[in-house]
Amino acid sequence: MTTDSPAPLIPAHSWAIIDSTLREGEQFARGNFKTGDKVEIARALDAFGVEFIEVTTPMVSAQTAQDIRQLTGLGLKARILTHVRCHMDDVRRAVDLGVDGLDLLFGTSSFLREFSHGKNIGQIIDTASEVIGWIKENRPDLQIRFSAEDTFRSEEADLMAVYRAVSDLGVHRVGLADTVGVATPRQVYTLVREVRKIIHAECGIEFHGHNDTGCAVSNAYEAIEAGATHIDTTILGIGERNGITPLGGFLARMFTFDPQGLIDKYNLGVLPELDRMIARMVDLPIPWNNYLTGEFAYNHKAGMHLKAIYLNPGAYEAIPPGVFGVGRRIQAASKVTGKHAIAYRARELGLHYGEDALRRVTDHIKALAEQDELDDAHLEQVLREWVSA
Ligand SMILES: CC(=O)SCCNC(=O)CCNC(=O)[C@H](O)C(C)(C)COP(=O)(O)OP(=O)(O)OC[C@H]1O[C@@H](n2cnc3c(N)ncnc32)[C@H](O)[C@@H]1OP(=O)(O)O
Ligand SMILES: O=C(O)CCC(=O)C(=O)O
Ligand SMILES: [Mg+2]
Repeated sequence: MTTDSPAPLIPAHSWAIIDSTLREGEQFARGNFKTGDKVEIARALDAFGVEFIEVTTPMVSAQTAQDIRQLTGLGLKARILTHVRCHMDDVRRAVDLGVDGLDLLFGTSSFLREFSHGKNIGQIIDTASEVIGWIKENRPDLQIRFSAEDTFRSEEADLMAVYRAVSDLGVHRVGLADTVGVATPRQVYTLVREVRKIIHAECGIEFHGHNDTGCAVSNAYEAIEAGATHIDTTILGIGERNGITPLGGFLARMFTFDPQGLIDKYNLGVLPELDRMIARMVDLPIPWNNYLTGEFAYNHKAGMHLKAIYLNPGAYEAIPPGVFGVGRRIQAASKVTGKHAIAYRARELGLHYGEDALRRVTDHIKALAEQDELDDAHLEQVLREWVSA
């Protein structure tokens, strides 16, 4: 791609976020949210502006059912969905909790058919017909999504039979789940395109991607490029094993296609608070290289970079940090620094050098940094001493 070829535009209004921190996130090793935490998370996600919040099934416990009732009573703008097995017991329990929709799931891979629930494809379709038929008749106000769990290890013919059947039954959305994080971006793109062809025109497509092989963000992006309408995320990506598509990573990816669309749709500046909130609740630091909010996500150090960054930060930043409420960090005191960076830092301190002196002080700083780490205070001291020397 040449520098001036435009990136493909994917308008932000063509997709929505289903944040699953309160469902998939509860399956994270340290995701054990109490009622107060759940309320705090739901309110924060709502303040950020996610379109949907997915919560755990009420089948977990009486306390969980009570918490769902509390969350749906908060009067949030985000719509609340509960994630339930495609089973009448679960659905009957879920419909009276004030939720806006049900995210039904049924595993379709041979692994899950054999080792999880023991049903064949015909039985899955029959059960789906019974469950979806019942919801349509008794609670036509509820959104219905049907997901084929472990989609990417399922037979394509089985998937098409299941998706066609649930589409004909009138679900609002079908879900494709990369349950073990094994799908490649190209597989995701191809399958979403195939599913699009056989479902009804208004049926949405949701993608849920695990990160076991590091593709959760790119797979979510490919899903959208192929026509998916909804992406599952969690704050910091928390979930089973090493988690799913992180909210921040997904936003970073999509921002590059339609910055203004994201700015209009979400309160992007709230993202650091969301990441800090979950880091606190799961008692882990935000990873140093986290998308957008990691400690060093906007650290600039090499002399060649710093020269350009001072002139235009866009030279080495795909996304302006201020939009997401974070700042950049210029690390001028290092062995990989250069004269432009040193001159700039000196000017900030009101110090000026001629060309020769600048070269010499730069080399001195580089030599010092070869010996030991230099922080900005030490750099300032050296620059001042050099002028008065
Ligand atoms: C990939 C994912 O993340 S899927 C979502 C995972 N979420 C959860 O598991 C939610 C939290 N889970 C729980 O609290 C419990 O597992 C419960 C309440 C759902 C079920 O608890 P238990 O009855 O004790 O069963 P257990 O968890 O040991 O086994 C799972 C059961 O679900 C059944 N099951 C699995 N998938 C489905 C499905 N799509 N539809 C219907 N039943 C299903 C299994 O057959 C098994 O029931 P069985 O013992 O009658 O064969
Ligand atoms: O319901 C879904 O689509 C996803 C369920 C899930 O968490 C998974 O398959 O990893
Ligand atoms: Mg999952």
